Amino acid sequence: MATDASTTAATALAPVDGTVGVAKPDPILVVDGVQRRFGGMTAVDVDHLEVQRGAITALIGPNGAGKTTLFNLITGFDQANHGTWSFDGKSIAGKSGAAVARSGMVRTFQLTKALSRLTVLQNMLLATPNHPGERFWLSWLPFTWRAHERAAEVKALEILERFKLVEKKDDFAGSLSGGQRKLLEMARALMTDPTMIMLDEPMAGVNPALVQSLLGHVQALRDEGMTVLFVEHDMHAVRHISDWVVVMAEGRVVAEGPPTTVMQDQAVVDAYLGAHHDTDLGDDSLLDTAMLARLELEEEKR
Ligand SMILES: Nc1ncnc2c1ncn2[C@@H]1O[C@H](COP(=O)(O)OP(=O)(O)OP(=O)(O)O)[C@@H](O)[C@H]1O
Repeated sequence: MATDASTTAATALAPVDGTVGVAKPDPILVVDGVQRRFGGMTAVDVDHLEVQRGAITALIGPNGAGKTTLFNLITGFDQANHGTWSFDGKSIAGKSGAAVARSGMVRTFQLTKALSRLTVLQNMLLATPNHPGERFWLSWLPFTWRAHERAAEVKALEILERFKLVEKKDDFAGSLSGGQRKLLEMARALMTDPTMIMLDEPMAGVNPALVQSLLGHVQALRDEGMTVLFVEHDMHAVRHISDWVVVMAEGRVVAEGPPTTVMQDQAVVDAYLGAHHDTDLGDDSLLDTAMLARLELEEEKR
């Protein structure tokens, strides 16, 4: 059954037409004229994109479409050649990853080798913002940071409880299953109390049995008022939880709209067919007769 928040997000977006770059009723993220080139290749070239506050927006597209590069730019982990972007009404263009996170937009990171050798709880505590020990004058007051550490640990355990990882708190993060790692990545991000969370392929490497629970967690974030933007290749997941879908191909946004309509959009089908024929765009969108005939024709030509 649809929750109040999913209904609210869907209702807010219902009157918005699916034109590329269309204005949203309450955008939290606005991207303008962003370009990123690597040598002679333009990896990202987005004219205008708005992300609706309080909604789940999926960013999809074939391999090499520029999704991760756009994520990196927005979250301060790469530098654009051109363009501006603002979060919650304030420009964050050119800001560092740490500054972007402090402004309320956090992204998940895949567990690196180094993080895998830490326990689940240590991973959570590393994500704690504004540790007083980092501030010179407070670092002289051990009781200040001890109180801070205790509060951080209480918070970490609460979040781990929510993600059903609390029993694993002393296990090495590297020993977790694919799905549990994804949960830990999400849990870490929540340590900073974000307004907007950016998830990089939250379903990648996740056992099908855990997918449903992961999707539920993503929806719960939205239902608590957070804005979610996620990059994902699993089209069933995209269809299932997104309020809005943005499609990139060759660095540009080629389509956007509600999941049910956007995945049948010709530009979307073309973008995927151009890159990988075997992509399942979720359920039946590729299964109509015309599309099957087209696939067969392309197959014959190869
Ligand atoms: N640091 C880099 N140096 C050179 N080229 C890069 C760099 N990062 C990305 N690219 C190129 O930019 C293009 C966009 O890559 P990007 O990783 O953003 O695509 P993507 O849509 O996230 O793909 P995938 O779904 O496979 O992760 C690709 O052609 C990629 O090879």
